[in-house]
Amino acid sequence: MILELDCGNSFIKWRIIRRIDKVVMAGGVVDSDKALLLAVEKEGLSPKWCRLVSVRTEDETNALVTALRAAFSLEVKKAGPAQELAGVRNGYENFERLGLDRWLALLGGYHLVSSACVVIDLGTAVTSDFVSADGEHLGGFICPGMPLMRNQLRTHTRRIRYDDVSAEQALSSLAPGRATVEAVERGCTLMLQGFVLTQVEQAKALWGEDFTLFITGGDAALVRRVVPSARSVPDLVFVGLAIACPLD
Ligand SMILES: Nc1ncnc2c1ncn2[C@@H]1O[C@H](COP(=O)(O)OP(=O)(O)O)[C@@H](O)[C@H]1O
Ligand SMILES: CC(C)(COP(=O)(O)O)[C@@H](O)C(=O)NCCC(=O)O
Ligand SMILES: [K+]
Repeated sequence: MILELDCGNSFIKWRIIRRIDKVVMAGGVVDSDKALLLAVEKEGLSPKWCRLVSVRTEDETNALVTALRAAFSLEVKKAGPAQELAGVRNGYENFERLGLDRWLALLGGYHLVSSACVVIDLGTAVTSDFVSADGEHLGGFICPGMPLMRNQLRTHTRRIRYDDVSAEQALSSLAPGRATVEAVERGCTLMLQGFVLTQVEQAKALWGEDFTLFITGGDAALVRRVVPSARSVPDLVFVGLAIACPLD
């Protein structure tokens, strides 16, 4: 069994796959190291290997690795930066600076289509990356995701206050809001949708209709309806993780 982890700024996405045929045996989303250890332990699958990607600090990531080794005595591989891998060339001037989750997601996207693609990952931040048909990563964009936009409004204004349950209910439609929670949740959702449409425009300017748009990340569902032709691949980072951290 292999434990796979995608440690984002807000959540750790985890899953356990069977080594021999890569079948997913268990998985989930947790908000702390402790919750991860509990969730994995509960499955009773005793993974022998772990591969992970983290955009957290070195210290935070090392603490997690130490805890995992102590709890399950497994071998851990961490994804690292690369200038070139699996036919893709990192487009950053300083390739080590490109977020590793972005790198893996775009490796995953290019691996799936072997042609031009745009990879949009909607998490704490929203990121977009462009890869040409011959594997050249052209760069990308970073902007605040739903949790950051929402929290900035809550933190820096005096009268925007609401709870998470009403936030979920507010998204039943995108009509002009008649309450603060609706106005904010729908407004921020429309910002995300607008951003995604600008990415489609840039891709069309580059490649006409010859590209695939991938969407992934915890908030991908918020933009799906404005890009019905997009491929929604929730585990795209894990596709790239298998490429960056092969176990054989
Ligand atoms: N099962 C889930 N657990 C946690 N967050 C979720 C879940 N499904 C959707 N989300 C949304 O996903 C967002 C976080 O996305 P994620 O890709 O996990 O971020 P990050 O990689 O930055 O930690 C949150 O805004 C949250 O509302
Ligand atoms: C842009 C990110 C914060 C996205 O993180 P996430 O929303 O997935 O938690 C992360 O990829 C990161 O820290 N990148 C380093 C900066 C860069 O890619 O240029
Ligand atoms: K992201």
